[in-house]
Parts: sequence; C-alpha cells; structure tokens
Amino acid sequence: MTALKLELRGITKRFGSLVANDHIDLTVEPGEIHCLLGENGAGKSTLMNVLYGLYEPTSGEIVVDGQPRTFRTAGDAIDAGIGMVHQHFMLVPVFTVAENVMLGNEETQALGWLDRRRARKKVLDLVAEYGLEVNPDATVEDLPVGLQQRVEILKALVRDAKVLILDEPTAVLTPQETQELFRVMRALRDSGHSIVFITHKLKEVKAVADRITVIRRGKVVGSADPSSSETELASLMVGRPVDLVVHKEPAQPGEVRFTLENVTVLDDFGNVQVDSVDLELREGEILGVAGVQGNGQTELTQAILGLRRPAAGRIRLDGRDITALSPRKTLDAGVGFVPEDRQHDGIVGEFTVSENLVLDLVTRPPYGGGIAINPKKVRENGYKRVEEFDIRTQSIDSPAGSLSGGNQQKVVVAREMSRPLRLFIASQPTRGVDVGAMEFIHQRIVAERDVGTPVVIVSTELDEVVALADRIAVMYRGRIVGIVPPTATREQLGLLMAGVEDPALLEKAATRPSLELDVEDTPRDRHNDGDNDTDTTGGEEGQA
Ligand SMILES: Nc1ncnc2c1ncn2[C@@H]1O[C@H](COP(=O)(O)OP(=O)(O)OP(=O)(O)O)[C@@H](O)[C@H]1O
Repeated sequence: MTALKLELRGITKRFGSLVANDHIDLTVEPGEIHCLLGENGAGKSTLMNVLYGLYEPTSGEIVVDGQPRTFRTAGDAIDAGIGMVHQHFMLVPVFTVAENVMLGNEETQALGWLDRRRARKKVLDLVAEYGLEVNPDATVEDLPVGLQQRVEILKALVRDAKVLILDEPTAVLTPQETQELFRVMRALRDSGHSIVFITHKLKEVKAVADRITVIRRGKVVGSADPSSSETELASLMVGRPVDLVVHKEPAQPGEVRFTLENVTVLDDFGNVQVDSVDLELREGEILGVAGVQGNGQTELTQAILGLRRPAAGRIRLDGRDITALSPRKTLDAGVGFVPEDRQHDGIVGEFTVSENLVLDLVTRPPYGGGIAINPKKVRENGYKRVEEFDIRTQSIDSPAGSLSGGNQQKVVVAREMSRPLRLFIASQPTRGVDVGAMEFIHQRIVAERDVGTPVVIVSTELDEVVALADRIAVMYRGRIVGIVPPTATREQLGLLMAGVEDPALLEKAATRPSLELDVEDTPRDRHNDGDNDTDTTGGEEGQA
C-alpha cells in the first residue's frame, strides 16, 4: 500500500460570526496514530468535516502528498484516500455486513448491481489482512456496537482509505471493545495507514497515540508527547490546571428515601431486562450502577422515570408509590433525570439553548402558566445557566442542535440540576464531555448529594463510578450481582461485570493489581517535533 502524507494548511471555518477553526495547521504523517485532543466545542469535528469534504473551508488548503486538493463532497475525500467513521454509524441495519461494505462503492456503482459473492470475498480478504474479525453474512442490526463500528472501518478500507478519521470512536464501546479497536488501529498503522483519532479520554490518548495535537477555541495550541501525564494533557487541553480527582467527604447517609422492591422490567419484545431488582437509597448518598452497556441499566432508568412500566414490583420515593406515574408526573415529583441518549431524549435540537434549558418546565411558573410562555424569564434563566455551566454557544438563541456534543450534554445537566430535587438520576452524565466540564459536573453531583439528595449514577465508565459513588451496584443480565464499596478493586468490579459471583474468586481479585488500558510497550514512531512551542514532555503520572 502506498501511504499518504496529509497536510492541513491555515484552515479556517466560520459559521456566521463564529470561528470554529482558526488558521489550523496540521500534518498527519504516513503510518501514525495522530490524536486530536480538544475540549468541547474546540472545533475538532468541524476540522474533520472539512477534511472529509462535508464542510467547505472558509479559507486554507488541504494538501495530499504535496498536491493541493479541493474536496466538495465526501466522495472527493474518499477518492483522495480519506475515510471517516462517524460517531453515529451510517449503516443500513437490515443489510448484511458484506452488502453494507459494498453499498455505494465505486465498483458496485460501475456494475450497476451488488455482486454479493464478490462483496463477501472482499470482506473476508480484509478480515484476514487486518484481523478485523466479522462475519460477512451477519445482518448489521444483529451485531453489537463494536462490530458495527468495524463494518464502518471495513467500508472505508474497501474504498482504499489510507487516512482514517475516527471521531470519538470509543464513546459507544465497552472497555473490552476499546481494547480490540486499539489493536485494529495499531494493525492498520503498522500497515502504513494513518489514523486521526478524536477523543477526550486521556488514558486512551496515552495508550494509543503516536503524536498529539491540541486544539482550543478553534486554534492549535500545541502538540504533546504521549508520555505526558494525564494532568499535563488535561491542562493543555482546557487551558488551566484541572483537578482530575473528585473531592468528596465521606457520605453521611440519612433515612432511606428511594426504594426499588422486586422490580422487573421487560423490553418491547417481552424479554426480561431488569430481573427482580431490590435497591435502597438513602438521603445524601451516591449509588453508582456499573455494568457493561446492555445489561438492563437503560430499562431500569426508564422504569424509574415512568418511560417504561415495570412488569412487577414497586418503586417508592419518600414513601410515595411512583411506579405507575407518567414521566411528567415523575419529574414533578422531584426527579432530575439525565438520559443516556441526549440527542433522542435530552434536547430538542431545533429549539434554542434557552428553551432547552426549561424544556420540561416551560408551561410551569415562572416560565409559563397554562399555554402561555414568559419569554423574559426563559431568557433570564438561559443567560444564567449558560454562564454557570460554561455552555459554549454563540448565543442563548442558537439552536441547541448546533452546539458541539459536549456542550449539548451541559445543557441537559444544567436543566436537570437547576430545580429542587428529591432524587437525581444520571445516565452517562459526562458522555462526550471534556475533563474541564467533567470536573465541574462531578462537583455539582457531589454538592447535590451533600444537600441530602439521593443520587443514582449509571455509567459504563468505571473511573467515573469509582470516583463518584459511595456504594457501587453492579448489573449483569438484569440482576444486581453485587453491591460493593468504591474501594473494590477494578479486578473485582470486572469480575462482577462479567457476572462472576463466586466469593472465593472475588476475594482473590481483591489483591490483584488494577486492570488498566493496555499501553503499547514500543510505540512505533513517537515524534515530538518542534513545530509548536507548547510541547509537553515527560512528567509524573496523572492521578485520575
Ligand atoms: N453547523 C454548524 N452551525 C453553527 N455552528 C456550528 C456548526 N457546527 C459546529 N458549530 C460550532 O462550532 C464550534 C466547534 O464545534 P465542533 O463540533 O467542531 O467542536 P468539537 O471540538 O468537536 O466539540 P465536542 O468535543 O464537544 O464534540 C462550536 O462552537 C459549535 O457550536
């Protein structure tokens, strides 16, 4: 394979008066994993959309192997050897892997029909070449997320992509799937592909990057060496020192406020997703619910909020039976809720930021009464929350859908934490959020606990659960398989997450060293070129 050198020279992209990319220079060498690190709204996705032909740059140049190129469509970028895996996959769920891989492919277009036999062979060849194990005959909708992502990578490779852009690819993956993705990324790099890897997760950057470019507020602010500590990377990213440790006093649990009694929840097909769960939550404590995604956490939170009626059992808040309440009434009962899928359940993209900040309150005083809305109050609240939660938006009147992912998340958290609460439930509260905003959201959650609110945090990020929770409940196949203190080792938590309940094994795991991301021993070509003057090198390990 002939490798490509890619250069972005002075790329500027404006949206009206907002400068999302400001004279960005970036060079991606052949055969490197180049990490683009930046806080929420820094302009990473915009830059990659420019590179992939989805946005036309306001000014600047894309140079491929020394040749200036103009990309008007994604097709132009693909022709130049660039592939992209988006955060939201673009697959046809009812088609097979092979069909998806060959769909829209040049060869298929030339033939005018899809040669299934050829498609299978292509997929099998690529699987063999890069160890991207996936069954070409499987229907995409039946595959777990990690494998669907692999199909997206195959799609790019079959189009002969030499530079692969991965936009926050691990946001949807389990720790095991992340390890697998890293293995694939390294194999691709070793075969001469270049990878542009966008992420906020500092551990991942350190584990897999050969080179790091940091962007802040649309500008390149420096490059960093992957051996830098997490603390160094964090402060370079957000432009100030960041505390990666959640500071909290020991919990002072009071009375039992919230209970689940023998709760069973079914999915749309009648399968048991939550199986006879009992839980008790006291005033002033944070219960972390850990588990690999898809073990009933989603259905559990849906049942608490009234989005899904339990098939059996009782849910009580402050002694009141809230099992059969509608979501509206549950919110009115004082439940604050951050849903796991902010785009579907958290915001209305077409509504403004200030409207989204009062979404479930808009017909209630002081924002409205009956069907009338008080725009002045809605705007006042908008200004206040944008400031308080540091929501990066052009204006409170911008559509929430135009905000970067992390800033949309801040809108949801700000809304849900800005009213008196009797219970706060957050699913993946910091998904897609940078370390600066994460520090702030974590502090707010602890403060909510400290005023006595019972808090439930559901997260697939073990670091987050361990840092926040006073007790950790691990879910596996719909059951709570163990409730442990946050001092439990990662090995113990990992066993419980895999459904292992054997006390002898768990006891043994208490003394094992922690499971960490597999950091490569011999990075291929970890440059630290002197292009920028804010390089960070070496230093002590971060704490997180
Ligand atoms: N289509 C658009 N119209 C208007 N503004 C936009 C558009 N796309 C992005 N922006 C703005 O450009 C800025 C950069 O956004 P971008 O999505 O590139 O950030 P990001 O670094 O990818 O952030 P995150 O990590 O939160 O996803 C943000 O202020 C965002 O609101």
